[in-house]
Amino acid sequence: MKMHQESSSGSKVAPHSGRRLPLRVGTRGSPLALRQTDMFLAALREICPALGFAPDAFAPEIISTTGDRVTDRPLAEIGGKGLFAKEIHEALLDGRIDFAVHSLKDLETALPDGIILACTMKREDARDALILADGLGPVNDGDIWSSLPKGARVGTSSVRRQAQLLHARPDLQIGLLRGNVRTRLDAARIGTFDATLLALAGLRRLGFEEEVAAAIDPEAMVPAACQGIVGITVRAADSRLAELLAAIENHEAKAVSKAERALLAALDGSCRTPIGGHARLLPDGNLHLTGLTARPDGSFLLKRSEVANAADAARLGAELGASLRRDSPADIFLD
Ligand SMILES: NCc1[nH]cc(CCC(=O)O)c1CC(=O)O
Repeated sequence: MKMHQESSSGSKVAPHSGRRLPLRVGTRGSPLALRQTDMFLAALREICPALGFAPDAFAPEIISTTGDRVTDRPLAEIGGKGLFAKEIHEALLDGRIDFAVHSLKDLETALPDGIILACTMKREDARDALILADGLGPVNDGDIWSSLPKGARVGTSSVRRQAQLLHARPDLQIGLLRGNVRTRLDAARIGTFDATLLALAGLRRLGFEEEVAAAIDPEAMVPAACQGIVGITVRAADSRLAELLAAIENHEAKAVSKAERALLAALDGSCRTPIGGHARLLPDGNLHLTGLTARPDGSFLLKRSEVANAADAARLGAELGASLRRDSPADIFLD
C-alpha cells in the first residue's frame, strides 16, 4: 500500500491534501493543548491510514500566545478576544503551520480573513467540575453549593463562573486564579482556596478526573460556549487539506458548536461579559440551547432556553443571543 504520494520534486505529499509532509500542526504549549493535539492527530491517523503509517507525517509547532504569557492578571485586563489564538492565526496565515488545534471555547467567533474552522471533534463533556480543598465535602447532589462553607474562598479567572457562583452564593469570596490545569488544581489542594472550578473535559483529558468533587449540571452552571470541544483551523485557500480535515468532523459537535458560537456572536460581549452557552441534541433530533448573561457580581443573571431543529442551529443561536442581549443591561457588554 502506498503510504504517501510522491510530488514531482520527490518530497512526500499527504494524500488528498496536496501538502508536502510533514504537516506542521500549530498548538499552544500547555499540557492540555499538547494532549488535545495528540488526540486529534491520533484521530486523523485513524481516518487516514496513509498518514498513520508515515512516521514523519506531522510536525507539532508550539506557539506561545498572549494568554499563555501573561498569567498575573485577569484576561479582561490584558485585552480582547483571541488571546489564546492570535499568534497561532499569524503562523497559519504566513505559512509557518498548515493547520492548528484549539480548545474551541478559546477561539473567537469571528476568525481572521483567510482562516476557517475545518472541523470539530466529538465533545468530551461540557460541564464545569467542582474541586474542593481537603476536608471539604462530600457534595450534596441536591444542592451542590452546600459543600462550600459560608464565605468560602473560590479561585477562578472566569467571569462566567464568578457570576453564577455569586448569584447562587453572594457570600462567597472570589479570588483570581489563573494558570494551567495542574496549577489551578494545586491551589485548591494546598488550601490557597477552598474550591475552584475547571472544565471537566480538560481534567478528563489530562487524567485528573479523580480530583473532581462533582460535575456541575449545565443548568446550575451554564458552561462556556463550545466548552469540551476541540476545533481545527486551516487556511481557507487550502481547500484539499480542509476537505481532509472535514472528513473527521463530529456532526453533533458541529451542530452544537454552530448554535453556541452563533449565540456568542449575537451577544457580542467583551471578555468582561459573563456569558454561558450550552447546546445539546435531544433524542428527537432537535437542538436544545441554553444561553446566559449576567453581571460579574451576580446581581443580574438572565438564563433562557430554546429548542429548534438542528438544521437551524445558527438561527437558534442568533435569535436566542439577540433576545438575551435585548433584555440584559447594555453596560455588561462594554469593554
Ligand atoms: N482557557 C481555559 C480552557 N480552555 C479549554 C479548557 C478545557 C478544555 C475544553 O473546554 O475543551 C480550559 C480549562 C478550563 O476551562 O478549565
